[in-house]
Amino acid sequence: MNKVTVLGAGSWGTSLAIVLAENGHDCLLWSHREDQANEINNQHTNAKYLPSVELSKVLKSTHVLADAVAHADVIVMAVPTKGIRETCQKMMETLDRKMLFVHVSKGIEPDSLLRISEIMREELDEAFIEDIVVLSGPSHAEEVVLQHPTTVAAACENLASAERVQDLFMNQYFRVYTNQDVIGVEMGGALKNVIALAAGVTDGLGFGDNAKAALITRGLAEMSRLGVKMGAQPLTFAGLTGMGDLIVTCTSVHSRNWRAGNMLGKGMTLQEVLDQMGMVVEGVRTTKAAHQLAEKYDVTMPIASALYEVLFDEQNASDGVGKLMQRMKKHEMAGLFE
Ligand SMILES: NC(=O)C1=CN([C@@H]2O[C@H](COP(=O)(O)OP(=O)(O)OC[C@H]3O[C@@H](n4cnc5c(N)ncnc54)[C@H](O)[C@@H]3O)[C@@H](O)[C@H]2O)C=CC1
Ligand SMILES: O=C(CO)COP(=O)(O)O
Repeated sequence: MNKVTVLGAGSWGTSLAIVLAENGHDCLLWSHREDQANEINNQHTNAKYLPSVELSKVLKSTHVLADAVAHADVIVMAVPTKGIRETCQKMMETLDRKMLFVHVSKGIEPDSLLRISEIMREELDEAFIEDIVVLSGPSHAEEVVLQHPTTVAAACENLASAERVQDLFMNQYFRVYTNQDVIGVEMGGALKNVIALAAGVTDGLGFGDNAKAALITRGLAEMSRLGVKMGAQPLTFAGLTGMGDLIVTCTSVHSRNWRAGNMLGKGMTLQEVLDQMGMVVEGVRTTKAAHQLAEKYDVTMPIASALYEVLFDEQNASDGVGKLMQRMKKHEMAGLFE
């Protein structure tokens, strides 16, 4: 039995805390909102993030970060990318020993262009980091709480740490593979949200499955192109955290990124969409980061660029698709890894 704290009581943090608690670990879920921690402890619900789900009664929650940190040998970071830096800074006020950190967030910080593990290493004192492991893959919270079969990868350069996380989470419905390509796993998880937003847009515009298959396939090409330039292994993008997550996020009604894109395609403004969602849509900020990364690494990312213009430059979505279709002629495999 391990003592694990999950930071972030959104849909994913809550689902993973249940997996850990039901695996027999002493698991505590931290919410930055007292009312939410009380709801989880007393009503055994988290109605805003997992509506109609009755949470396991073994799940305990606190809103006191110092208590959450003091409880743990392992800390799972499940706050949205935007909150990672701030949460690490707050944690530094109470950390007093080495911990194994796991992060499950899927984004890239605009401007700094850092991956989540890099942000964490910037904010947390090295003396307190045993290791940082990324847990990622095709895994909608809504299905994990129903114990539907789900597969993910735990990635760390140090295989022993990845295996430790594999052992923590693995059970009969949650299968965890190990991987040592941290850059590939983090980039796949972040960039698939950009492509899923675009897939939602084409669905919202009323285009069909041909368009979606094109986005998934050509999306994977540009994700891999950037990832490899940044040091990732190309084959990682063919795995669970690349193609796997791309498929689930572009095709599932559970995906907030796909749903947000769908509303944009139907004509809503970005602000209207975000107001209506009420949950994190990571692909919006990551589109900005991808746009900046494409320039920095001199990599062609047509889908990310077209989406950037729709999100931030008032480009009409339909015209954006038209521009993508009218790009100059190409060989399919040309510049796959520039
Ligand atoms: N929901 C899912 O099925 C999956 C989500 N993820 C990733 O997990 C991360 C978290 O996503 P969700 O749980 O889905 O988000 P969510 O929108 O369901 O919940 C976010 C939670 O974080 C809290 N929060 C927001 N800002 C915060 C801050 N600055 N400090 C502390 N807490 C803060 C919110 O109050 C809320 O409890 C994202 O990066 C997402 O891409 C990964 C795999 C699956
Ligand atoms: O990452 C996810 C599934 O693997 C969740 O995707 P959304 O954030 O689009 O809901």
